[in-house]
Amino acid sequence: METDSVRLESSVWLGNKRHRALLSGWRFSWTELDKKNRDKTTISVPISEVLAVEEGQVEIQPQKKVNDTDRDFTLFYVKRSNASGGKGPLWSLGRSQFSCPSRDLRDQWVTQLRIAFKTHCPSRPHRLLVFINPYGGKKKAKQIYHSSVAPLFELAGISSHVVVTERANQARDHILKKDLTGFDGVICVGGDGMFSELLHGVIGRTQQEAGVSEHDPSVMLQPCDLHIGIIPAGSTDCVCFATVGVNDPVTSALHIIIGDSQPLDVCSVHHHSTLVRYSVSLVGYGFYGDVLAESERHRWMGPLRYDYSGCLVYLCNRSYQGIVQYLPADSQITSPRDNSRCLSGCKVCSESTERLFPRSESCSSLYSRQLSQYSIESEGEWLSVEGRFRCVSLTCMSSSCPRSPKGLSPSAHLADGTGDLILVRNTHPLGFLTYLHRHTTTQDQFDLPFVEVHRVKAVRFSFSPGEEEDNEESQNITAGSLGDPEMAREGDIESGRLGSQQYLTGNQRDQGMKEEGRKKRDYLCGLCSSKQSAASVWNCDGEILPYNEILCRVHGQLVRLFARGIEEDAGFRKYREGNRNCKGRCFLHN
Ligand SMILES: CCCCCCCCCCCCC/C=C/[C@@H](O)[C@H](COP(=O)(O)O)NC(=O)CCCCCCCCCCCCCCC
Ligand SMILES: Nc1ncnc2c1ncn2[C@@H]1O[C@H](COP(=O)(O)OP(=O)(O)O)[C@@H](O)[C@H]1O
Ligand SMILES: [Ca+2]
Repeated sequence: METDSVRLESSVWLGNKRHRALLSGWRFSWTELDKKNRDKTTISVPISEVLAVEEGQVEIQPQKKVNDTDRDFTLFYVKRSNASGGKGPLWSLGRSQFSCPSRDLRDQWVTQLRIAFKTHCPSRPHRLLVFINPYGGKKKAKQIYHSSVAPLFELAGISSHVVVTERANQARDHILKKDLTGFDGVICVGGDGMFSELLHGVIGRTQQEAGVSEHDPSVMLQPCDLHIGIIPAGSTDCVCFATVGVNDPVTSALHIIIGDSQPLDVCSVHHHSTLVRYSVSLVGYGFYGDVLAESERHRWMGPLRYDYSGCLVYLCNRSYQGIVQYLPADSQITSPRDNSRCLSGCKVCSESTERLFPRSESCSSLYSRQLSQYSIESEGEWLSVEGRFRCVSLTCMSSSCPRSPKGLSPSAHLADGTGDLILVRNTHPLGFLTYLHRHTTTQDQFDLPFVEVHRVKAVRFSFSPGEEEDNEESQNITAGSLGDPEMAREGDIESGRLGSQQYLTGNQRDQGMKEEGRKKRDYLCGLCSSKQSAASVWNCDGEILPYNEILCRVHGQLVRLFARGIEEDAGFRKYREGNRNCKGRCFLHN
């Protein structure tokens, strides 16, 4: 039972209206009173969502202004935006100015409120390491951070060390190598690619410190304590959208400030006995691999490059031969087609915590289990599917994003220790278009005869014997015809996807655009000509993998984000669904 240690009640004024303010049960509420002292409306804020209490009349936007009157105090808190009648996941900064009958009472309110949120919210971050990718998305990351996020951090008393990146993988290397003492979390201002850098840094560092080999697919990786925060400023912003419910910098900053914590499943991708990368959203072969490879040529378009490349690749009508093996998840309780949604406080995910990290197991036996001869083969029976596929996708979460608000697998869970494997077999172009289009409607994208979906713990992809050689070769042909021929080489794992030189200057861009126009026709023919012989490439959270034959394993709740999952009530859901034809952007803040 919670101790109700802090309690205070008094009458206060908000503007010219008299209220009764009450701090009790870790909530602060104020009730408007009418002339006969009867209660009118009440606003109640949980202490866990109070950001700061300041003396006087204080404003922080557009810039900080303090009018230090001695009977006033200003409360800053999380306010849920009321989108068309329903309360959705979009948050903003709430601010209320209270006038007390005396200075003494004002001081009591300020002291008691501060004590309340300090004692009740011990997991709030105090010091953060922030990485800004100035080139991500629409290239507005610096502006977003300085105008919308930094003032909130300052208000909440969070000190931040900011690094504006100058090259790809700088953030990852910083986390892997530099002293991180004193930091309560790492934050990226950018897209899924920047998040991926932080993910690799945090997981890699935790394993180094624990002496665990990341290369062995059967090893139990050490869960990471350092929290990751995402301020969305990228192109797809899938990880932010799927863990918060909206891609809005202020909402994300508020989740960081109040120290929300959302565990997340992570998939490790291996080639033979080598770790290739980690993924949280999409490991995709075929369509999504081709779209990514193609989109790299059009980076100058910004976020639109994916739609443009998606259309080009769709017109190529490709499919690819392969063998997909998978290890089904144990659970008979959940299924990718059970129509459930992983929302904030998800029961399936919290019950998984016990299964993934049994409390009865002592630390030493957990450690010896990590080092013992655990084998991925002994986890159950592998099933196999061979054929020609339009796409093969594995996702550890729904992968919802503004382009597809319900995502690749709408009923996937953020932290249940499983992933969803989606196999889309070769079909006629209209069938595949129907599949893609259903990502943007309420219709079930799995209810199509050429689509199957499985909840899995691991996946292996290979070619039929005799096909490997052709496909290793054709991988280069594919990458060559879709984008930079260098792209699919092994060394790229270390050098990263983007050298800064790959962001084009204005002149280069104009020249590029003219060239694009001239060559468009020939190019489309060239793009599609390797249709039957070529292999595709794997898209791993927006990175092209240098290998086609891979093994993926899901690690339950390996990292933690400053988020709480999607908060959605029925009103908001109705609003969202009513607007589903507006390409998903309509209910977003920005
Ligand atoms: C007809 C409408 C079709 C809409 C289909 C939407 C499916 C969207 C699923 C998105 C899954 C996203 C998984 C996340 C991936 C990101 O990690 C990753 C990196 O993001 P970053 O650049 O921000 O760092 N992003 C991606 O790899 C981008 C994948 C996006 C694929 C979108 C494809 C749009 C396709 C449009 C096809 C239209 C065909 C129309 C023909 C007439
Ligand atoms: N200063 C930089 N120069 C070039 N590339 C960078 C830089 N900082 C980060 N990157 C890389 O840019 C890629 C894309 O960044 P991201 O922020 O995800 O934007 P987007 O969503 O538009 O792809 C990431 O893979 C990241 O490694
Ligand atoms: Ca999952």
